[in-house]
Amino acid sequence: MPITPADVLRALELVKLPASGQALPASGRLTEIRIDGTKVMFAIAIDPTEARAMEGVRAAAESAVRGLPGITSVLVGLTADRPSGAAGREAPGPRAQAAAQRAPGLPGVRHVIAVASGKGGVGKSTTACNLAIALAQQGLRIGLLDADIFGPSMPKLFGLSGKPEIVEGRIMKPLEAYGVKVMSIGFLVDEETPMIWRGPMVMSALTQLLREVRWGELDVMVVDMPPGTGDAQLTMAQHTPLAGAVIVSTPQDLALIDARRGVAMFQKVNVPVIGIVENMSTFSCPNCGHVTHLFGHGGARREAERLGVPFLGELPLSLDVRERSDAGTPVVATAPAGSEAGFYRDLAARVSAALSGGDRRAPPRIVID
Ligand SMILES: Nc1ncnc2c1ncn2[C@@H]1O[C@H](COP(=O)(O)OP(=O)(O)OP(=O)(O)O)[C@@H](O)[C@H]1O
Repeated sequence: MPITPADVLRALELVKLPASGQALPASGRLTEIRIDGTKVMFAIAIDPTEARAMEGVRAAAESAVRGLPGITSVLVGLTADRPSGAAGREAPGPRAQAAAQRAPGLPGVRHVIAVASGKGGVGKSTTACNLAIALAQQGLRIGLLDADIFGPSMPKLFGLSGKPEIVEGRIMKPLEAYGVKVMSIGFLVDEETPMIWRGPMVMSALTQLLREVRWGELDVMVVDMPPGTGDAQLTMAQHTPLAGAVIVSTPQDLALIDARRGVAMFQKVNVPVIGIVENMSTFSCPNCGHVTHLFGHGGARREAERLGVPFLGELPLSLDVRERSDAGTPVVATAPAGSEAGFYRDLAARVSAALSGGDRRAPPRIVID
């Protein structure tokens, strides 16, 4: 018989909260329990200040559910993203609010940057992939976290498949291609399985991909954010220790309005905007070389000027970019002599210059005692 949420709740009766001794299901801290065949996922809502104390509860919940017959994988996250009806109905105190404002840094990782877009399909993931490789080509140690959990594209873009190796406990080893360490939810779930995420789950999945992976020492971690500027993206931007964000847009007016929202979102959570990239800006005919401005052109440059953020360059529509992206052979690595590869190298140079220009949001030092 398939496992139901009621079975999961029964198993969780044995897990008690350390302070009150209350059973976890009665505490009101559980988010919706999702069961997908033999996989179970849920999160436990916490106040950010309780993270360390509640780790034991998370681990106990996971092993209690793993003991249910027929269950092959259990993902339990701690989330400080208070869902309505879950933990902490009281207003958070000033200390909790301050802690929530500042995500803890990642030990060993110097800078974390986001590649984001106000809307889908503008080439954000393509940009993140080629930017990460171009940064690695500069001799930097680079990781790429595919946080676009609604539509993970890094396995395809990097031509990677297979499951990450578990190195100890829950800690996974990232896969590697073109000199970049890559982690994606796409490695963990079947491509055909539609994932339906609720707000708190998004954060717990991201937390796992960010913090339960043996990234090792990295100069830069590039995070491919989910497209858009909704609550999930805002929470992610807030809970990831970001040193800066690159916004990708196409030149159409609608995309630019969304890009403006993207800039505003990062500014709201005090993440510096490294700049805006215009993607698919013009079309150059591969036969005659004639350049067509399909969607108008230069809009992102003007928008960047208007918003007072740097403009990082423009990349035309290119058959080579599309074909190589689809084939898992990114253009910057496999066609380094082309103008597209040159564009990504320039972008990488501007990003590293922005990062070395000042540790404006250097991650706080973590002391583990
Ligand atoms: N400069 C370009 N020229 C031609 N095709 C491009 C270019 N940039 C991206 N593409 C193609 O556009 C499509 C969308 O790109 P991509 O997946 O990177 O967008 P995205 O913004 O990350 O989308 P989503 O957010 O929906 O995942 C892909 O097929 C990609 O190969």
